[in-house]
Parts: sequence; structure tokens; C-alpha cells
Amino acid sequence: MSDVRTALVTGVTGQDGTLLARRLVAEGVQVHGLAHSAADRDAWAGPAGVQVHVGDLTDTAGVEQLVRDVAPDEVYNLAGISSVAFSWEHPVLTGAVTGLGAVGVFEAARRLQESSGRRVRVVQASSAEIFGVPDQAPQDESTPVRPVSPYGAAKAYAHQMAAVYRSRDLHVATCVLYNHESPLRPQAFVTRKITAAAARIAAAGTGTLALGSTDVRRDWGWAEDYVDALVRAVRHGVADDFVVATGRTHSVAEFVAAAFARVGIEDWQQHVVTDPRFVRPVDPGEVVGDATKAREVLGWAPTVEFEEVVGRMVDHDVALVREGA
Ligand SMILES: Nc1nc2c(ncn2[C@@H]2O[C@H](COP(=O)(O)OP(=O)(O)O[C@H]3O[C@H](CO)[C@@H](O)[C@H](O)[C@@H]3O)[C@@H](O)[C@H]2O)c(=O)[nH]1
Repeated sequence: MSDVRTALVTGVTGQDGTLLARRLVAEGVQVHGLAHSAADRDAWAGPAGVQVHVGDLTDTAGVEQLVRDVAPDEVYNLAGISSVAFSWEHPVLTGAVTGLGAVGVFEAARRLQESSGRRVRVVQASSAEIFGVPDQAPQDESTPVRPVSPYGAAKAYAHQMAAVYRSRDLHVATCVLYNHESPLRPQAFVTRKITAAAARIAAAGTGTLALGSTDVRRDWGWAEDYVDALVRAVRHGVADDFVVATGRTHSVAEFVAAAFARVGIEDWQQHVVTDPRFVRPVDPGEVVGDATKAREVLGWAPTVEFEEVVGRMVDHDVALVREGA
């Protein structure tokens, strides 16, 4: 049993929110979640016992009211637009939700802390995209923040405002999360798109997968590990920034090869076509993080290797196809 009584998780219906809610409920924490819509709330396959509220991060007054009502010990800000691809189509919305929305959460926590006289701790889900196309590899907490996508710029603003709120005596930690995956990933992200396609093509014996750039390299880890880092960061004595990554990269092509090999298809190239719709205006060629600080300060370490991440996702999608889902 944790000594944390109440937690508020924004973005609770997403991949990380779901995994985090499971973890906190298992610890005996009273979990409140914020979902974007009643439909998201009703469709959510989260753990029992979570009180899910519906609201929009752009509704600053609503967020402040929620934080006051819930009076959490811990706030996990996971809400926002999480797809870089989507952010290119909706840059204004991305700035409002992912950037300003985060500040609304920090401000609400600060006001609660001030009015209640109790410590409120916040962790912000920051992103490797804040580094844009970095000069150094791997990146760490000292790498210049220089985003190149609307999503990265919005996350960069929230990241820098976290530091501003620390100077106002609010505990706001950030985890600079590199790509982290699980079967809960929607197909808007390349990993799940690939694993779902591998399962579909294996079952049908035919089919194609349309992708953008396949030579870009990402640092892919297992999402549950990254949720563990968020918990460690928010509970650490000092609010700080932590890069959370495996330190290893693979290309999209390598991900495809591993996923198709898992279903017994070696000639994956026969099934992949390039579609310019999935090529981004600017896309970092390689992002890779150095999580030494998280290791040394938080005792955090990734536990699942790349091949196992791919394998677990493919197996899940194969089972879904078999069930006719
Ligand atoms: N989504 C998508 N990406 C593709 C495709 N083809 C190639 N890619 C490439 O695959 C890479 C990974 O794309 P995503 O899976 O969409 O993830 P992301 O843009 O790297 O963002 C993820 O990681 C960030 C941290 O590094 C997170 O902050 C973000 O929320 C998200 O989880 C990108 O370089 C993208 O251009 C495709 O068809 N779809």
C-alpha cells in the first residue's frame, strides 16, 4: 500500500493512462481519471474502481474545479494530442491542448497546494520530440530543446513551464519519454500499424502495408516501464527532468522485419509500399535517449528488449485476428 491516497491521471483512457491506472489501483491508491469524452470513458477497458471524469484540457476553469474537487496528492499529466502526425494537421489544437493545457494543470495544482497547505506533486509526460533533430546522440537532460514539429513545440512549452512552476515551489517533475509501445497503442502509431498488418497479412496470406519513411530510427521500449518511471519521478524527493529511454535504436524497416518474421513471413518487402501521405514535413532521422540519470537517481531501468516488445504486440494482434476482432 502506497502512502499516496489520491491520484489524478489526465488522459486516463490512453495507453499510458490505462497502464498507470492499473498500477495505482493495485497499490491501493484512489484513482481519478480525466477522459476527453463520454464515449472515451464508456469504451475504456480500465481497471474497476477508477472514477473517470469527462473534460477538456482547454477548459482551464473546468480543470481547476476538478483538481480542487479531487484534491489529489499526485497528478499525472498524460492528456493531450500524442500523435506527431496528427499535430501537423492540427497545429493550433495541439498547442492549445498539449502546451497550454498542461500549464492549466500545473496552475490548478499550484492553487490547490496554496489553498490546502498540502504538498501536491505533478509529473508531466514530456517527449523526445522536444529535442527535434538533435546534434548529439544519445540525448540527455542537457540536450538543447529545439523542436521541429507542432507536437514537439507544444511539448517543449509544457516542459519549460514545468521548470517555471518549480520556481513557484510546486513539485513538477518531467519524464522525457522516448517511444514506448504495447498492445494498447492505437494504429495511428507506426508500431501497432505494423503489428496489426503483420497479423492480418499472415492470416489472409496476402495484403499490403502502406508506410512513410522506413529508414528513420527510434528508441522503442515497453510502455509499462515508462509508466514506472513516471511514478518514480513524481515520488522522488526533488522534482527534476528525467530522460526515459532504452538507449538503443532500430529502424522502422527493422521493426517491420521483426514483426513479419514473428508470423513466419521473411519477404516482408513484398508487402510494404511507400505512401507519401505518411511522410512528415520534418522528421528526426534518429532519436535515442541516455537514461543514465533516471537509472542513477530513480533506480529505473527498461526491462523488455526490442524483439520482445515486437513479439508481444504481434502475438496480441494475431490473437485478435483469430478471435475475429
Ligand atoms: N505513425 C506513422 N509513422 C510512420 C509511418 N511510416 C513511417 N513512420 C515513421 O515512424 C516513426 C515513428 O512514428 P510514430 O509511431 O507515429 O511515433 P513518433 O512520431 O515517434 O511519436 C511517438 O514517440 C514520441 C516520443 O519519441 C511521443 O512523444 C509521441 O507521443 C509518440 O508516442 C516516425 O519517424 C514516422 O515518420 C506510418 O505509416 N505511420
